[in-house]
Amino acid sequence: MRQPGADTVLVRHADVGVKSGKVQAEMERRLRDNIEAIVRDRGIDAEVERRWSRILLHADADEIDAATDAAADTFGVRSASPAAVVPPEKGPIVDALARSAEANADAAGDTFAVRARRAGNADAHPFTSEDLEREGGATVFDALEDPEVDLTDPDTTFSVECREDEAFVFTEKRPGPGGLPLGSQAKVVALVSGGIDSPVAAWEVMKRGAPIVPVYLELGDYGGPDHEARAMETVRRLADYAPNFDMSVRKVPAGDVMDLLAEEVGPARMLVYRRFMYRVAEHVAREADATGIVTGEAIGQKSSQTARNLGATSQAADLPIHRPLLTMDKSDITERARDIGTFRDSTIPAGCNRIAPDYPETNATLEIVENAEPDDLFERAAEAARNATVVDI
Ligand SMILES: Nc1ncnc2c1ncn2[C@@H]1O[C@H](COP(=O)(O)OP(=O)(O)OP(=O)(O)O)[C@@H](O)[C@H]1O
Repeated sequence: MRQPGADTVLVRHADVGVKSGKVQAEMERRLRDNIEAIVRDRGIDAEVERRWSRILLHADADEIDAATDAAADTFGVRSASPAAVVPPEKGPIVDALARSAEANADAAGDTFAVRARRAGNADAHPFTSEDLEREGGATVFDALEDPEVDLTDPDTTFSVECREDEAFVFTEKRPGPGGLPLGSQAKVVALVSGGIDSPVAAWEVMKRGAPIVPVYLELGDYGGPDHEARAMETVRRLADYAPNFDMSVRKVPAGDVMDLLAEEVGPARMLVYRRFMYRVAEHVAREADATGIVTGEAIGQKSSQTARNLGATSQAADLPIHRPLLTMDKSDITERARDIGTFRDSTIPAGCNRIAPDYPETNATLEIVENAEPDDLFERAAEAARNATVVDI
C-alpha cells in the first residue's frame, strides 16, 4: 500500500499503554531512544519525536519506507503507519483520502472501509468522525474501480487520525513485535547455542523489555568452530534489534567437562550437562547483575526436556530459569526464527560430535542426576564461568 505524500511515520506502542502515567512516560522516552538508535544504525535520515501517546518519525519520501520498517522492528511497537500529514479540515482530509485511493486502485482488493478517529479536544473540529467516514467513503468509492464497502473485514482500510493541529492519513499498519521497550526490565542471561530455538527464546525476552547477556558454552570436540560461528552469527542478528545495548557474548570454556561427561556419565549425561550449564549461567548472571536465565527449551522437545527432566535439572540454579518457548511447537518456533531473521544462521551445519547418549534418561529425579554427576561439577562450573572470555559482536 502506498500513501502519497507520506512524510511521517505514526508509531503506536504496545503494552506501554497499560502502564500508569509516570511509568508510561518513562517507557515512551525509552521507546523513542530505541527507535532512534535503530534508525541511526540503519543510516536512515529521520527525526524521531515523542508527541501525545504516539511517536512520530519525520523523513523524506524516499526514506519513509525504511523508517517505517525501523519502527516496526523496535520492541514495544504495536504498529507503524507511513502517513500524509494534512490540515485538520474536512476538505484536505477528503482530498488526501482520494489521492490514496487513486494510488492504490490496483492493489486495493475488492472491499474497503474508511475509518476516522478524532483525538484530543472534541470541540476542535466542526465535524465528527462519522462525517469524515461518510464523505471520505464516497470519495474513495468514486476513485476505485468497482469497489464494495465492507465495514467488518475490508481488504483495504483508508484511515484518518485527526488531531487538533493536524490530521494523519494512512492506508497501512505495519505490525511491530509488540511487547515493551528494551531496557525497561532487568537484564537476563541468555544461553545461546545458535540452534533454531535459543535465539528465538532470547528474542522473546528482549521483546518483553529485558536486555540479554548472551552466554555460549564452547564444547571442544562436541562443538567446534562452525558451532561457535553459528552462535555468534545468531547473536549478531539479535543485536540488530538492539544497537544501543551491549550484546557481547560470554564464551565459556566447557570442552574438558564435556570430555569428562562423555567418558564417565551414562544415560543422565545430558542432564548433568544441563546442570553444569545452568550453574555457569548463574555465575555469569551474578557477575553481570542479571536476574534470570533464559533457554530455548520446550516441554518434551528432546529427551532432556521431558517435564520430569526439566524439573530435576532446574534445581541446579537458584535464579529463575525462563523458558519462553516452553509450550511452543517446533514448527511455530521455526516460523518465528524465519520472521526475526535468525533461521538462516541457525541452520549452518555445525559438524560436531554427538554428546547425547544412545539411551538417554527421560524420567530423572534429582537423586538420579546427582548420583551420576562428578562430585566437583559445580566447582567446575564456577571455574569455567571465571575463565569466560568476552566476544564483541
Ligand atoms: N553450547 C551451548 N551454549 C549455550 N547454551 C546452550 C548450549 N547448548 C545448549 N544450550 C542451551 O540449552 C538449551 C537446550 O539445549 P539443546 O541441546 O536442546 O540445544 P540445541 O538443539 O543445541 O539448540 P537450540 O535449543 O538453540 O535449538 C538451548 O536452547 C540453549 O538455551
